[in-house]
Amino acid sequence: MSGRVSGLVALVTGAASGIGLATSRHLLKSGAKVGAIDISTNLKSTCDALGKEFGSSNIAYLPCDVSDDDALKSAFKETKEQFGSLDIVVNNAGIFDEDNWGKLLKVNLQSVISGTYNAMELMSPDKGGVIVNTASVSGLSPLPFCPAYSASKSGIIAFTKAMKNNLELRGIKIRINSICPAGVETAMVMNAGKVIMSMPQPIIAAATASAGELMKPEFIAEGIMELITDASRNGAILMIEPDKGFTYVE
Ligand SMILES: NC(=O)C1=CN([C@@H]2O[C@H](COP(=O)(O)OP(=O)(O)OC[C@H]3O[C@@H](n4cnc5c(N)ncnc54)[C@H](O)[C@@H]3O)[C@@H](O)[C@H]2O)C=CC1
Ligand SMILES: CCCCC/C=C\C=C\C(=O)C/C=C\C/C=C\CCCC(=O)O
Repeated sequence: MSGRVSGLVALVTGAASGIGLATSRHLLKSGAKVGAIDISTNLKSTCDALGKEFGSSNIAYLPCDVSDDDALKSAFKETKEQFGSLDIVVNNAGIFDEDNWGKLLKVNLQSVISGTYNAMELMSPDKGGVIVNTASVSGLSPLPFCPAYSASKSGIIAFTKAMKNNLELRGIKIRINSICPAGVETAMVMNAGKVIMSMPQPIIAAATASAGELMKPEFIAEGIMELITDASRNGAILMIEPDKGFTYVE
């Protein structure tokens, strides 16, 4: 799968808000059909609004907790059943909740791994497909104010790199890439700000020191689209920062 996404079928997790919503909009605007997965009650109104703008037959409303493997598998199957194929998967849903680190690992890392295996099962062996996993700069340079979150994102990067080689060695025509943004202006960051301010003072100071200008979710969606459409990108880790823009890292 390469080049244009028009007529292709995509699935996006965390589609009700932030980066997932911006990516779903980008895909729909480019002519793809989108299976929109999220746990949020906002998903219905989001899908209704996207349906009005891009055509209700182009968006599938799939409420689902990505940390529930069976529910996630059903939502993947539903997308293929509704639209006839599965070509693009963006494993993007995530939470920032150090106090509930067990849940965090399930949502941020386990769901990316199970989403990748679901994609491998459902994508066409002939046509192939492309997977993009949302990590973070914290997966490249772990941050002291979010150790479990950083570990989940490092795990996504390691999994993406290893799975790229696994797929290649097995001759499976699926590309897999990961995106690593710094701070993005979304609900996650707005909520995390309050939590960080209740941490010990030296941690607050470290967090404040690493906080840069926040990027728009649409800018990150452009990076995800680049990883989807550029057929030369496989096993790519794309870091996105406000000052430096897009940088591919080893
Ligand atoms: N905002 C930021 O600064 C950055 C965010 N990221 C990552 O980007 C991804 C998207 O986050 P944002 O758009 O920033 O946040 P967001 O909070 O706006 O969107 C996250 C979406 O995931 C959904 N979600 C959470 N738990 C879920 C579950 N169990 N099942 C299904 N859906 C669930 C939420 O309902 C929400 O709609 C996350 O993986 C996050 O870690 C990465 C780097 C920077
Ligand atoms: C200080 C406010 C940080 C709020 C953090 C909340 C969620 C962040 C999720 C991320 O994945 C992003 C992680 C860190 C972003 C903040 C700054 C990193 C800048 C470092 C860099 O550009 O290299």
